Amino acid sequence: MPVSTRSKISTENERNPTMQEQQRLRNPHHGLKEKLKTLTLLYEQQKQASKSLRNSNTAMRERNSIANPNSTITKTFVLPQPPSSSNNDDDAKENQNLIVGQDRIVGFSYPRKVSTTTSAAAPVAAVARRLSMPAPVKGKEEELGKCVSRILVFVRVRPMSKKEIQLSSRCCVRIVNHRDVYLTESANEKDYLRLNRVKGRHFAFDGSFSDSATQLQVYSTTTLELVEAVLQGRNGSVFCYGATGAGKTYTMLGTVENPGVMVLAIQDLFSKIRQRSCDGSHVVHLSYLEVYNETVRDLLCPGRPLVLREDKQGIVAAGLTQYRASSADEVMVLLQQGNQNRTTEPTRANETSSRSHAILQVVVEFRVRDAATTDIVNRVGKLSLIDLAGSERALATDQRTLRSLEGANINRSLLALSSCINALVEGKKHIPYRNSKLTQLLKDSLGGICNTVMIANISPSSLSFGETQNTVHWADRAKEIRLKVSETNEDQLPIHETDADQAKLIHELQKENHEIRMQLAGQQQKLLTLEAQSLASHSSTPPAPSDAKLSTTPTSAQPSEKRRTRSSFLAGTCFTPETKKKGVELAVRTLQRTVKALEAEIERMKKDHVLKLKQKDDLIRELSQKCEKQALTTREVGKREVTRAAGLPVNEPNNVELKSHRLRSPAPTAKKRSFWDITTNNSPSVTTSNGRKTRSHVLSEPTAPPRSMLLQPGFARQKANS
Ligand SMILES: Nc1ncnc2c1ncn2[C@@H]1O[C@H](COP(=O)(O)OP(=O)(O)OP(=O)(O)O)[C@@H](O)[C@H]1O
Repeated sequence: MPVSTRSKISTENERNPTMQEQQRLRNPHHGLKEKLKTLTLLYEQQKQASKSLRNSNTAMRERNSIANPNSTITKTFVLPQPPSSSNNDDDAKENQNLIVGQDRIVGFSYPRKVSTTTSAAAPVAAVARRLSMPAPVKGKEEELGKCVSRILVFVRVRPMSKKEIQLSSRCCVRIVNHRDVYLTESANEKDYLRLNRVKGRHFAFDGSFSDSATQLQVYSTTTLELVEAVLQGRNGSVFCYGATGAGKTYTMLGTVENPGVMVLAIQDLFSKIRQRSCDGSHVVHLSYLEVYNETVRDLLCPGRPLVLREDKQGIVAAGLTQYRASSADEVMVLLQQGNQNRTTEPTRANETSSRSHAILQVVVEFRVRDAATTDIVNRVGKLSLIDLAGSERALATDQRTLRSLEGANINRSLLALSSCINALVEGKKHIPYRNSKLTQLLKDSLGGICNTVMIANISPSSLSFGETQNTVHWADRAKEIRLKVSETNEDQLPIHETDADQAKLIHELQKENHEIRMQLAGQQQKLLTLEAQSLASHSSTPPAPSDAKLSTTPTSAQPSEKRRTRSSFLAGTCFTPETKKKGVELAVRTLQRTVKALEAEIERMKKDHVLKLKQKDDLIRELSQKCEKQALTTREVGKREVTRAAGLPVNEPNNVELKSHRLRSPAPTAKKRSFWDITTNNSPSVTTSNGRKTRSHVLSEPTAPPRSMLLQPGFARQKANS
């Protein structure tokens, strides 16, 4: 408890007067020292007491705020401690209280109490949970049957740059509650007129990120749900807007150590696809373009400027290469390649300033079974990730250089963007999309059926206050843009349940995916088919199955006109260097296989031919031998007959031989008689020497068999049997 130091000292003196006297003589400051010591002790005690009191008060207030969440709606805000990297020079204003009206700061007061706002250290995940996809906005449109949503707008403050710190600039941005943004225009100390007229402004967004927010936090709060929606067949776009050097490219692309939204979205997309489809039914196509000085250029395949055209799918860049990507790594390579082709130049505000607007578009195409109709439907989701070039102030001293021309074009397109935002907010019928290439390309994201997220990047430095204020103003305006709720893009494919139909579908899908390869191989295959057919007709054999297959392939490769949807349109123009190479390899392999099959066929036919010729030769040889034998026998019989007629003795064994020969010979029928059969004349019967009656057989000379008969298939067998 507080004790009077004066009384303490006097009691001491009374108790020991001589000692006190002695001490005073020795050291005249002794009393003062003692007094100081006691005072310090007292001060420490008081400090401890007030600290414990403050703690208990805070705990009580927190309990109250949980019980009554509306208690946070207070008109007096105390700004939280500035971020570690922010400038500490403005300590005097650090505890300024902003008296807030409905949405804007209307004045200032100085604090007497300790802050009651939510701790700035609350996890960003809580914000992410709070921010779901835009709920449909009730209003006129809903009455008309149209469901509308709005653009989600986030603000991200980058840390102070070294240059800004060196120039001793102050921090003019405060983020509160991961949602509110306070801008304080700090007057120059020497500007005495404005010193007392320091203005402050308050804005509330769907989410705000301080300079300490990580890339992952930004991604998970802004884009994660869009990726999910794309995998359900919806369109989504994210674009970064802000002044030059405000951190747009850092947010979108990031660095190797801290990858940005584009990289994280691609990685997430592929990991989600992997989880969903084991059969690889998802097809991902990728395109990357830039708008530089009002010309559209392909970043993945640089060449001539592209022309924008409007068709059923919206605005498309004619001739833009659509690469098919099968993994996140493949996309990273393409992204890197595209960024190398992107126009960047050092400017006053940024060492690596992007001088163009870059749009990375990822199209995911897949087939799913509709839960309601059980039909298989084709769905397409499109994600556009846009890194805009930064607006910049043109100084009067600026020369008409390329940089200033670029700057003017950037500003013009951003101005066109703001006019579109204005027209959309005001609900005008005509939206001036055609004023610039950028707005034409953003038409889908701003006024179409799309889930759109805008990230406004700002610098905390008071040196960039004007740009920051401008960015935040447009971001605030963009919040009011109403969009149609993104529906799933799907084509109905009435496919039935049978396995055969499913197999047909798989086959059709494969055909669609390999259309370009088939086109490459088609011409050569046609030639080979013709060759094979001519060979087959020469050899007069029925066409081999391989030939039949060849002849049907080019027709089956023709895309079905009936099923030509957006998907097939994409498949027709998509290829990656990898797939292109694979396609050529496949075509070569197919050709080699075909040539091999043809060679084997020719070889087989040759062998057949040789075998047949050999068989014919054998047959002829055999026949001629038989004929000779027959002729010999006939001559013998003739001789014997003559001998018998002359009354000379006949050699019996010969008769026996003849008899046996006759018995062995098959009874020739009229029809089946062949040229080698013994010709039976209707000659009168002759009585043999043993008294038996027999017909006299006159064996005619054997004639050569006709060639056509020799070629008869059963000829050799019949002959052998006989
Ligand atoms: N959140 C951040 N954390 C750390 N560094 C950042 C952050 N944001 C931006 N930077 C740094 O600030 C500098 C400028 O950023 P960046 O190039 O992304 O600006 P920009 O808005 O894209 O500019 P421009 O429009 O001229 O291309 C870079 O060096 C970048 O690394």
